[in-house]
Amino acid sequence: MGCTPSMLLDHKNRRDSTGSQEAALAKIAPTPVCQNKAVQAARAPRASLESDGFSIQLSSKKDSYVSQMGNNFATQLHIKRISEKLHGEGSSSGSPGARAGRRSSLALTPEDEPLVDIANRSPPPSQVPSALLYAPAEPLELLCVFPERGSRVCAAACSAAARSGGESRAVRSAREALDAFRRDQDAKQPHVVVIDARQIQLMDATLLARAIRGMKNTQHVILIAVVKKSAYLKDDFAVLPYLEAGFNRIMVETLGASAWCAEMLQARAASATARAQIGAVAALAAAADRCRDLVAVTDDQQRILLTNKSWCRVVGSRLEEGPRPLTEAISGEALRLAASGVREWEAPIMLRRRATPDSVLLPCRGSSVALNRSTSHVVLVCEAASVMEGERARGSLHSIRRGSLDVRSVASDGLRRTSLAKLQGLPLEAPITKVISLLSTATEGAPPSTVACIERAVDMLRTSELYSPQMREDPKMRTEDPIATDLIGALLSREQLNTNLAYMQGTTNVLSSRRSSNDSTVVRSQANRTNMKHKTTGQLREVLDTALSWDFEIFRLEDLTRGRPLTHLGLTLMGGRFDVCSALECDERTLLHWLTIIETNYHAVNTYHNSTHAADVLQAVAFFLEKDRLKSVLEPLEAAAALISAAAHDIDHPGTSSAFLCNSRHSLAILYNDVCVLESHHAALTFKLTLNDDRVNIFKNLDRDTYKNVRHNVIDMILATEMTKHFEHLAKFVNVFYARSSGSKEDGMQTDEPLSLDTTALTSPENVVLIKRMMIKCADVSNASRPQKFAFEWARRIAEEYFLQTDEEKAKDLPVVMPMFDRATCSIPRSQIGFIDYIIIDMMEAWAAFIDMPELVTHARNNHARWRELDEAGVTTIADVRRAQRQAITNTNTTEE
Ligand SMILES: Nc1ncnc2c1ncn2[C@@H]1O[C@@H]2COP(=O)(O)O[C@H]2[C@H]1O
Repeated sequence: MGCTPSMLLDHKNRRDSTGSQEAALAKIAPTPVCQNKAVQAARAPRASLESDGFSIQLSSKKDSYVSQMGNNFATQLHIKRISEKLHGEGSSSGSPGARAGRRSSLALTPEDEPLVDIANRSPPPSQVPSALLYAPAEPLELLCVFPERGSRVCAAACSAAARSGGESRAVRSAREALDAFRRDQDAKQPHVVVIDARQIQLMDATLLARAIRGMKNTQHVILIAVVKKSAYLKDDFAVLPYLEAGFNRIMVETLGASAWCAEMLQARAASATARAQIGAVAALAAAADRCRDLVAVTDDQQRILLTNKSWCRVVGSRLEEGPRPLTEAISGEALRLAASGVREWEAPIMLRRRATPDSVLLPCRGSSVALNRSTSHVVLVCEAASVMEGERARGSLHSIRRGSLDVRSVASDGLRRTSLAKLQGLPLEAPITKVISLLSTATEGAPPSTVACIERAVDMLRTSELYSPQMREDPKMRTEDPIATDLIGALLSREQLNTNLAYMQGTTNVLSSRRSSNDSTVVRSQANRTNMKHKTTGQLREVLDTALSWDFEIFRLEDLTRGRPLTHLGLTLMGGRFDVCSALECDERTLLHWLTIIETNYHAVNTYHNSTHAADVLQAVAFFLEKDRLKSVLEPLEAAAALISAAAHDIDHPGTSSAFLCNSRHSLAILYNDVCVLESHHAALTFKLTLNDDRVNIFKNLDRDTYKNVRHNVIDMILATEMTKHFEHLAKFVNVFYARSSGSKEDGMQTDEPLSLDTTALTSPENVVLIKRMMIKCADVSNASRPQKFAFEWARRIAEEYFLQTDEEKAKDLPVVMPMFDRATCSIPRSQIGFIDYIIIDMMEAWAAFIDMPELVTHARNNHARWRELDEAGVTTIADVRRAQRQAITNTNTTEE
């Protein structure tokens, strides 16, 4: 709750604690005509009555076992006075004059009042809504704190609690007593605490009472101090220290069962009443807090006790500020009326803002609240809608902006309000709701720059597309380059799918896309499939021996295996180095069959998305898995799942993008509802092929749970290669594993500050998921971070595949997903510069630091520089790039000779 109801409850105590309570007493008591007439009018008649009653009680029961104390300041005041009267001494002064003064205060009668027409102005006693004060009968929960082992007084109190239908617990130390009030304790919170105050050397009871009162939500707890009879009967026995420490009652030590029973019943009733009252105040404070209008409650001295969130937002104050003069916050006619005691009034109010020199003029309604004839509180309500209008007129976006928007929408839409209310009644709260509410709370009383920053962040959090990238305005990046924009847009955005203006009937089978016409290639791959055996020639062995180096000769492997690199590399890495067969409890033959069927289902006709790409990604994942960081985090089964995912992650890729499949109404797009079409297909087909035939089923020996776990891992990693989620995965990874050093820009926007690696979160399972996703993502696009000759060949291959898609889109009159990727006009260097700038660098920097592999970034930067050189040299086409590369190699060779 944002309001501070505790201040409403004890403001009278606080008032006097500004000086000492005694001093306040001395100030009020001897004054025949009280400065505050309202207080005096309320207090005087009751004072004499109650004090008389109390004195009778004291004199008649002083020798008896119990002395009772009220819980409010007025009663405390009277106890003090009586106590002083009886003891003949005051803490402020023990002089006869002072005593006389006190007596005259006690003797005040209504006749002493100045003749002011208070009745006409003061409100009649307010109706306290009794329903709010309803206190359900609860069994008593008693806590006894007696340091002495086997205390008989303690036993008497506990048995009295049991007799009155309650439960009791006995503890021996203050620490145990305080533990009983901690929220995480299973046991119920005590309603009544009986504290042994007889032996200060064993335990300081007043200290403990203060500590209990210092804890949250203990206002309703009844604290009873047990004192020695001998001490209590002494003339100098002082009640006040107990009151000040927070005790409600004093009990003289006794073993008498009926005395304790009576005490328990009274304590239970007092506790129930206190709980009901505090609950009611808390509920009303919560209501004020949720109110859009600006609400403030003052005491009878025109000091603000409580303000709601809307008030704080406009004024720039904090909720928990303690009582403060109303004159500091407002001016104008309302100030005069608030002090006048007039029951209901309406007047303009000038609200002073803290952060800015300006004030806000608002219509305000005031009303006085009283429990008897005199005002106890004044409630001020200012219209929030007027703040909004004022802000609009001034054209400023101050901190009220959020509140005023809410006002507008809620006010204009009653229906929405009802449904919101219904929603709020549901036991649902998403983490994002909590985050937004925490941030909103943090704005209270914060400096304007922080408020602006937080509001901006909250606005962003309110959008549903938290991880959707927005092109950054970065002068270092070539945002003006249409080729880069085209490529990145196609990779990251789903919007393109909506440009389905024209369509042609899609193909029914992925495998029957344009490349299937390339019969010769298909025949070749099928021939290879039937003859597949893991035989390695000398050259092949040589290449495979370097399977764990970053400049692994992937294209040489492609040549040597005649387009079957995946099976060979898979056997070497999965069957050999990583011993996937042990992790999966399968034999090597099954793994061979599995690799074969997976490789067969890649399209050899694709220039980029073929089994060489799969082998390349597999090799990158294997390389990453060798890094210490990953070795320490991933289990063998997780490593196996990562290798399986890498090998299969693009299976049956048609050589066209998901956007193309959606635009062409392909059966896969229909099947997967245009969402993650290709990745869903890759994952699903992997399992379909694997489970279809026992001879290839590498999972067949896994128990149900392990299989489920591996399957979950594989699916998650394959789906993570979906590029529309690129920034989501990257941002989550960076958020978890990197901490930004302090001193970020004031507006909270992105800075060039270095991020520092924070590996404290390494072991949590949900964070390990982020690592695995990042690993396969980086492997998937690692071609741009490979040594130049590989990176350039991959760039040529992907460009060729894009060109073919554009050709097909044009031929079939489909929307062209990447119009810039037209073989006649496209600049390969520029596309690569954009790809490295937008996709590669940030991700590789984060990953390289995480696994300690700086060469990932070095290669990416070198490649970027070389592409730039080529761009500046006017190189654009694939043929030009090839020529320039050949020339570069020749030049290097010549120089070496
Ligand atoms: N060197 C590159 N240049 C441009 N785009 C690339 C490059 N490497 C990978 N990509 C794209 O990044 C995507 C990653 O997921 P896919 O393998 O499905 O498809 C890939 C390509 O579309």
